Amino acid sequence: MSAPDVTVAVTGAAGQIAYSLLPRLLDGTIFGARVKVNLHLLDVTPALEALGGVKLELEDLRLPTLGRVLTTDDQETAFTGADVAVMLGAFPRKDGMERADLLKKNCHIFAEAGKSLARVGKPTCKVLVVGNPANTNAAILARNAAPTIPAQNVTALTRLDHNRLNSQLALRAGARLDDVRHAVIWGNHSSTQFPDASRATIAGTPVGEALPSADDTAWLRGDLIACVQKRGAAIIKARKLSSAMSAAKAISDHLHDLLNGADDWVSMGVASDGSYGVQPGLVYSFPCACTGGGAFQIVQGLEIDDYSRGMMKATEDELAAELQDALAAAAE
Ligand SMILES: NC(=O)c1ccc[n+]([C@@H]2O[C@H](COP(=O)([O-])OP(=O)(O)OC[C@H]3O[C@@H](n4cnc5c(N)ncnc54)[C@H](O)[C@@H]3O)[C@@H](O)[C@H]2O)c1
Ligand SMILES: O=C(O)CC[C@H](O)C(=O)O
Repeated sequence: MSAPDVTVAVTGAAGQIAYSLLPRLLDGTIFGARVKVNLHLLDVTPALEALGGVKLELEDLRLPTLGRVLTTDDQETAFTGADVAVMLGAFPRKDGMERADLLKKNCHIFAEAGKSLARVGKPTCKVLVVGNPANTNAAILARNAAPTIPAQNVTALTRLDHNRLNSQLALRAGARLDDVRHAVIWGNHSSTQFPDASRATIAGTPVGEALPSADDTAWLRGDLIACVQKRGAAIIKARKLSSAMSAAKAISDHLHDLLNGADDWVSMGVASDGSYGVQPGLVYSFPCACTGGGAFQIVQGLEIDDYSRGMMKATEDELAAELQDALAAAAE
């Protein structure tokens, strides 16, 4: 019996993240080695020639998982029949650009995408927003995609921040990455995010015992947080381009865990249901338990000390302000 196929829409498919992501969508890790992946690749009209070249390369990969490849500049064509939509299509921040400039430029794209999904999307479609500002773009998309697409089907990528935090902890402890658990990101995919290692364990040992020196304690609340918060900016400064290889890996991890389940908490930007006092309507990164098939729960019952409460509130306040600005800009 042949395995069912899956259809994945990728917007901004001629861009740099897509170039690293597309082979990952076909390597069997996310959808299974025997599942054919149909690709609906969307980009703006001037990028269609380059997108045609991407299609040629996809064929040249000679991967048995490659199904039908459609290239288009029409959103509704791209979203029709999609089981998963990966929203990369947006302008990335360049060195010297503020996030506010990005918000004004990109929020219309996500409002329009939401409207298209509301018209032609499958109600089961899982939408992952990557284009920045990712959380707020996801909130705008979700508002416009309702009621066809339920808000819990729309997530924003904070897995790159999660991976950055976990990698830094493993490097500091000289541990294997698989041994680091329960380190998570709260809030916005921005420099106000709260990379929280307070509940992390390393090979089953609480992080405070695994990293016991006074230097380590200072690092956990100081340089570690700053490093993860500012990592995206550091990459833009060095590459003059925003992260792409690591973003594609994080997208692959996010989709894998959302669709197949995960044995550790993962960080995802999800519609707040008021958990931990976070304002509903915001897309906020929480520790999430993924159980497969797109289902997840926000991890409940974690004790929040005063320091953490302050960090969580600061990033919530930024998200609330961003959403107001985006709603105002989208209405212009
Ligand atoms: N959330 C994260 O962790 C994270 C990490 C890295 C990058 N990003 C963001 O992802 C986005 C994509 O990054 P990139 O490096 O691939 O950028 P890129 O400029 O290389 O590619 C973006 C592509 O989107 C296309 N595009 C622009 N407007 C579009 C529209 N309306 N519809 C369809 N396509 C459109 C462009 O033509 C381009 O091909 C950026 O916003 C970037 O800031 C997010
Ligand atoms: O624009 C930014 O500040 C971040 C770019 C990208 O989202 C990243 O985290 O690497």
